[in-house]
Amino acid sequence: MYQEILQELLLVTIHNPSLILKKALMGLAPHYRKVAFFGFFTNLMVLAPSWYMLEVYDRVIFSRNTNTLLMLTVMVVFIYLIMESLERVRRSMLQQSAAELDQSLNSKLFNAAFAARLNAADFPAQRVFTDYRSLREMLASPALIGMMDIPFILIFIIAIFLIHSSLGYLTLGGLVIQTVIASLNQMRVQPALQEANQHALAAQRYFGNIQQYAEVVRAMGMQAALETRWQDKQQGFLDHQAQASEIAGKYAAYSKFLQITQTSMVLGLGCYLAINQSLVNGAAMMIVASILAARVLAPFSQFIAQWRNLANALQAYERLSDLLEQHPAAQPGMELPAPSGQITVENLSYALADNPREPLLRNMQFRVAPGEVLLVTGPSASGKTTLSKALVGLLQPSTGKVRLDGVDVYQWDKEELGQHLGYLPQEIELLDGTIAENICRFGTPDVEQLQAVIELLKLQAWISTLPDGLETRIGHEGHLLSGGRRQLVGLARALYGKPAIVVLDEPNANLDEASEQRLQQAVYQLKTQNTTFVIISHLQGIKEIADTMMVMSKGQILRYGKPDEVIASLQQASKEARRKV
Ligand SMILES: Nc1ncnc2c1ncn2[C@@H]1O[C@H](COP(=O)(O)OP(=O)(O)OP(=O)(O)O)[C@@H](O)[C@H]1O
Repeated sequence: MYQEILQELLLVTIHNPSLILKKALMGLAPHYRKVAFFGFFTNLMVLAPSWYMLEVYDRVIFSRNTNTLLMLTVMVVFIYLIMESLERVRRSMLQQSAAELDQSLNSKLFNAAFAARLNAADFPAQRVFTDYRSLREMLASPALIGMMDIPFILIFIIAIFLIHSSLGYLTLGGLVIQTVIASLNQMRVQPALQEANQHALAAQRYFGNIQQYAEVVRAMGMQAALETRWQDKQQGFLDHQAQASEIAGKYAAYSKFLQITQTSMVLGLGCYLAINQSLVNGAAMMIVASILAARVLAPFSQFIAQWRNLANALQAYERLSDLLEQHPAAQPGMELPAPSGQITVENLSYALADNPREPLLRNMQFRVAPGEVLLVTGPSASGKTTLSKALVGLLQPSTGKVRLDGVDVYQWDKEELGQHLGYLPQEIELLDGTIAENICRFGTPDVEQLQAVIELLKLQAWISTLPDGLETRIGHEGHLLSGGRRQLVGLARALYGKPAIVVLDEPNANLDEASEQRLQQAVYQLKTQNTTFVIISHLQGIKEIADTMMVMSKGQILRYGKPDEVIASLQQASKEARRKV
């Protein structure tokens, strides 16, 4: 069983080196080989106390020679010093290998966690980093050194057999029982730990969700009710963890009992053999044998005691491995020319993976030419926001494609496409940082473009009233700003750098009349410079500058055409409906 763990963690056998995490771990193999190599010497040196005892017994006790005693003592202390230095080298090698792992995995994990979160809104991204910490700690832990030393117990067993074969068999018997205890421990603790981890994750996720809305929870007195729900989940975790600890504690006690008993049994048998004169150098050898027997079982006791950490590290390893396989780093593709702003939507349908029968978008087909403004309206839940996400390449269509200048937007490298695209989501989604950082998308600021967008949205007057101007921090999700200012900063971020295509989802939801006018003027000005806009809005002013208007209903296009004609057609349909009633 422990070999399986060693195989996974120490890469004794790597079955599929194409796996990203295994490959990264394989890169550490030279370090671990050195740690094992030094281990051979440190384990040999563990025999030093027994050697010292024998020599003292042999050469000093009867001769009463204090010079020899002094010499032997200096020698044994010297051996201990070398041993300690080698142990220190082994520990620093493990630290170094963990630092190398950071270098090769940090960016891959960040990107994979990001991609997984984009695929599933409830993906516990924080757990990725907790998992990595748990794996990293195990890879650099003294427990691992202890486990790597398990093969060296062979040296001690041979030494015991050399003292007397009966002592050797007794030690082997203890080893077999210790292995059985370790196996039973693993079999029984693992499932309880897995359950505990799942409950812990559910509780953590639940708390993460509610703490995002702390204000509304506090204002409307919902805290006690939510706490009860959280307690239920947390209790599941505590119960399973207690169960795992109880089982682990029981087996750790068995193992300790065996180790202590074994030491005395070997001493007792050694004494019996010495009395019967079948042990050379009787009294000293029986003590040496009992010390060595204790060394044989010690790594197993440590292994059982460390089992919970090891099991957690293994589970973390499996989760991280799956994550990295499902979201490998994108290969840098051919750099595409900047889009001119033409959007082509071909037969687009989108359904959630768990509900393919009820698509949120159905067979949508339309085209927006460079410099055109498309206004999208429709009743609530008609699919407008879903369409906006598909247009910026956040959703993989179930059928059909969204193309920008003929290129599939979903496949386009987002870091590259982002330079040509502006997007304002319904929730705005500002990040902790300064106003300038948010507008410049946390990249190197282009001062000219920054000034241009501030002028375009006429933000100078407001920014000059702030204590730190553009360097004012806006807090988590921009909570230090009013709703309207947050929306203006979001708009500035979308329009920064004059992108070829801009998708705005309800851009005026929080704006006052003056700000709405500024938005209209900005759209008009950029349109004349050939920026393509798709705007989800009910704003009258946008209708006036829109080239085309789309009305959506139940994920489909209900009307599409020039705004006047679409409005006239809707009015006509409404009149007819009223007449029928
Ligand atoms: N991730 C999701 N999981 C489940 N349902 C979803 C998801 N995203 C969207 N929907 C559903 O898809 C439908 C369309 O939602 P969407 O947000 O696109 O509508 P909308 O027209 O923008 O609505 P509103 O004007 O109210 O913002 C809704 O019924 C919504 O519940």
